[in-house]
Amino acid sequence: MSGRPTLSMLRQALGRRQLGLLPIVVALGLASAALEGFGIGLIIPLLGITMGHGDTAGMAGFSAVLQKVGAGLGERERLIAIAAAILGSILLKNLLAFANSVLTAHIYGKAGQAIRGALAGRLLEVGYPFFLKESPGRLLNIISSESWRASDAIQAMLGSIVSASAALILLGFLLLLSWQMTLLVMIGLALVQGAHMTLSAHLKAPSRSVAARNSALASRMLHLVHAGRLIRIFGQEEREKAAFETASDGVRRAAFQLANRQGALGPLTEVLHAMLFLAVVIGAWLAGLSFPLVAAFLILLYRLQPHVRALQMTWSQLQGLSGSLDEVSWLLDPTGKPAPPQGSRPFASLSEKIDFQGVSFSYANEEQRAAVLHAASFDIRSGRSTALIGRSGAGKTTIVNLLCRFVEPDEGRILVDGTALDEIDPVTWRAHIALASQELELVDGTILDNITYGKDTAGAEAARCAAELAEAHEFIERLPQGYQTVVGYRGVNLSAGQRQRIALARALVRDPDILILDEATNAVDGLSEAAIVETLKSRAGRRTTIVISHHHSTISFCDDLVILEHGRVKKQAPFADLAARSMDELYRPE
Ligand SMILES: Nc1ncnc2c1ncn2[C@@H]1O[C@H](COP(=O)(O)OP(=O)(O)OP(=O)(O)O)[C@@H](O)[C@H]1O
Repeated sequence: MSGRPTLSMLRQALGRRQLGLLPIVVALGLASAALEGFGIGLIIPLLGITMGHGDTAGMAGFSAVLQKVGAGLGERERLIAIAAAILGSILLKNLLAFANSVLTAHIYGKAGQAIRGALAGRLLEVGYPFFLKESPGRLLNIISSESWRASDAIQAMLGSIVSASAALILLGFLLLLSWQMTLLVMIGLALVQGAHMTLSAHLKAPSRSVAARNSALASRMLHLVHAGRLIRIFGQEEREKAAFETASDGVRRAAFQLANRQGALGPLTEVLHAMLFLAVVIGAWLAGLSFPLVAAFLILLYRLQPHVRALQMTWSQLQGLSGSLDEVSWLLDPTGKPAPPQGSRPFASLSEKIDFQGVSFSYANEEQRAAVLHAASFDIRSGRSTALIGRSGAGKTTIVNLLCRFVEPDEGRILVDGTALDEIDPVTWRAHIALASQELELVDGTILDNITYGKDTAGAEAARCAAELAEAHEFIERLPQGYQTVVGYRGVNLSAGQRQRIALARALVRDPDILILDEATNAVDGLSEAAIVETLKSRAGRRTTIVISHHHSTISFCDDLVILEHGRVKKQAPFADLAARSMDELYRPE
């Protein structure tokens, strides 16, 4: 485990309220162990009566005190009273143990929930470039699997509090019975613990390996789920199966290695504890201690050993879970992760223009650092429609990413009515933008859910109006469930063109100041697209619109044209000046 971050992660997961419950867990653990020790101690007078060892020979201190319990009573009544006291203490001890298990289960559940909530919070909070860099398989694995193992670590730790309390109290009782024998026990336990810790240290590496291989397997699983059609059409089933088997076997091997090492620890500690137990028996015999005292001591020791073993096993379990804890801590830790966009100036509306001034940008992943935009300068004027065109890979979507503040410029500035975009509060800025893009999928829910996704207050009527503008209303009405049709994961139940029209309606329902259409209608049939363009044309002037498309017809209603070439602005001109040229002519290098 990577020490501090993991501990602080666990503290965070437990939260103040659950942390406040820990003293109760400790108190319950201590009380039930004290009751157990007391009950076992009463075996001394019980055996004393039944075996005729009534005197305190070979006893001192606490054992001698116990030997005299109920000394004023007749032998028969004393026996019954002691037996009843033993039973009472066992009953009460188990009641407390039950209360403790309910409490720890409650804390465990809450902590697990808190960890999952914190992970989801981190994913929602972190800057978007994080998702460009990190493997979705790794992230999925952390949320779906490693988070559970992290909660298991918390459960193990809670269990260890109970075991530690019990061990402490039982050791105290042993000490009261015979300090010499207890010293022997402590030395023995220290030796066992030393051996155990040395071996547990070897669990960390296989644990990390299990976590890494689980991430790789999760990536393969995601691929199988997402690429169903691709795999089938190219006949890659065998290859995918082999790749999956390899990843799955990797997990099996790593888990097997971890389980083997972990599995060896249990039997080994049991053997060491048995050796210790026998050493104590022989030691007691050599020291000539009284039989009832030795019997009580050994029963106490016998009861102590499982708690000590449990503590040791918790330690090794935590080492075995260290890979999972590391993964969860890594995701929760904000250090080294892209920060969300900053800025505090509220944005009310666009009155003049958005001005790109010498903006350069490159996607900062290790494999591909080449600049995508080179000192790009152009402006997008308020209330007008601007077409952003250029050949594939020219940097059009990157400009949208910069505008929406998914990424930030490396150099240059983006000014909004003269204010630097990075000073503007991203929440209020995005509230004025609506984006329809081929990369923004539908969510699993009804068509109505999807259209109103970006505007909670929009009702059925607003959704219908937006659908009409997006040429979607007609086909939605023809569906048996209409607006209540469930679109399925990523909208699989609909055609690509239908998905696009719903995505367009989702953008339009926000009635945004700034509407961005990034290849938003490229899958829509010509007639529908023409109707959409007509609508956009008729509403031009009401808002600022940015249109990215490779189709002349889609951009035909625009006022301005920005042509990009290999990340550079080749030309900015009124569209009317260049309207007669075909797309190929517009793209052609000058
Ligand atoms: N996440 C990313 N990481 C690294 N490079 C990227 C990433 N996204 C895009 N690029 C690169 O940035 C360049 C511009 O991509 P962008 O998506 O902006 O182009 P585009 O003009 O929108 O293309 P298209 O018309 O094909 O959609 C391309 O060379 C692309 O390879």
